[in-house]
Amino acid sequence: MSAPLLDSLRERTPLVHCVTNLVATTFSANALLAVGASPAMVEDAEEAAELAAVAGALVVNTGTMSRFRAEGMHAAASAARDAGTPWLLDPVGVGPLSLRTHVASELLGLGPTVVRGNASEILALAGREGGGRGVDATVGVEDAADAADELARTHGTVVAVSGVVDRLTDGTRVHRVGGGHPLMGRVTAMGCALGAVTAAFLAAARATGDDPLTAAAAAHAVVGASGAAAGAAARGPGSFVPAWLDELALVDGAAAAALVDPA
Ligand SMILES: Nc1ncnc2c1ncn2[C@@H]1O[C@H](COP(=O)(O)OP(=O)(O)O)[C@@H](O)[C@H]1O
Ligand SMILES: Cc1ncsc1CCOP(=O)(O)O
Ligand SMILES: [Mg+2]
Repeated sequence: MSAPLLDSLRERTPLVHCVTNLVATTFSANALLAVGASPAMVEDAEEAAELAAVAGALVVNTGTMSRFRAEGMHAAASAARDAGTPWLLDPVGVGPLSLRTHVASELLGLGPTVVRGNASEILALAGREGGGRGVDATVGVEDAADAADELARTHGTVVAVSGVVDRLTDGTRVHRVGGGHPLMGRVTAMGCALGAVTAAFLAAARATGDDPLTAAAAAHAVVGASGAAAGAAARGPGSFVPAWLDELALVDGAAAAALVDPA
């Protein structure tokens, strides 16, 4: 499914509304442009509600939380829900920090199409001990498998857990996605960019009729394939970033789809 979805995305250049964090803003916008989408970073509550209603998809990311941003997140997610705009929750840093943990739990109640995070964040969102340290995971993807399945079933959402091998579930089916490169853990906002790209695939899937699990797996495969190619070419974290953006613009959807294991 990855080839037609990526083609559809590139043909349609979907508008992806991001309420994201201060660290990830430019990198997520560049990742969206590279993959073929059109980013808009809008966080004021009034504007966020307007945009989420008409965007192709929305991503809400809790990475730099504030009460002001929380208002924009609620407004955007509520408007997306009411308008039928697919939206993705990236619960960055949830667990060790209280305001964002509370806000993410409220956002979860607004019915995200996809929840995407690292293993510690997914464990914490499910109310379990996740052991997160700041925004980084301290446990592996498979440690969060039960929590991910439970979240997916309870909230009727797709849960994507990233790590060395990503694991995605809709509560019934499980897809694992390989590829990637260790350098992806050595640059900031890589997971945030993955969330933004996944939202772009959700927008594309509205046109192709693909389900959210298929769309999310295709996005993870495209990010994994471009990460592997960029990692092979880079000297370190600094040269990895531009190489990854280049690969994201060049990646072939059909080749990337081979990374998806629909176990
Ligand atoms: N050691 C690794 N090997 C391969 N891919 C990785 C590795 N670490 C991270 N990735 C990839 O980087 C992206 C971001 O994942 P991750 O680092 O878990 O997110 P976050 O930044 O939210 O913690 C995902 O596509 C994931 O597959
Ligand atoms: C370092 C940092 N601090 C607050 S948000 C952020 C970026 C986190 O990005 P990612 O979750 O993609 O690693
Ligand atoms: Mg993250």
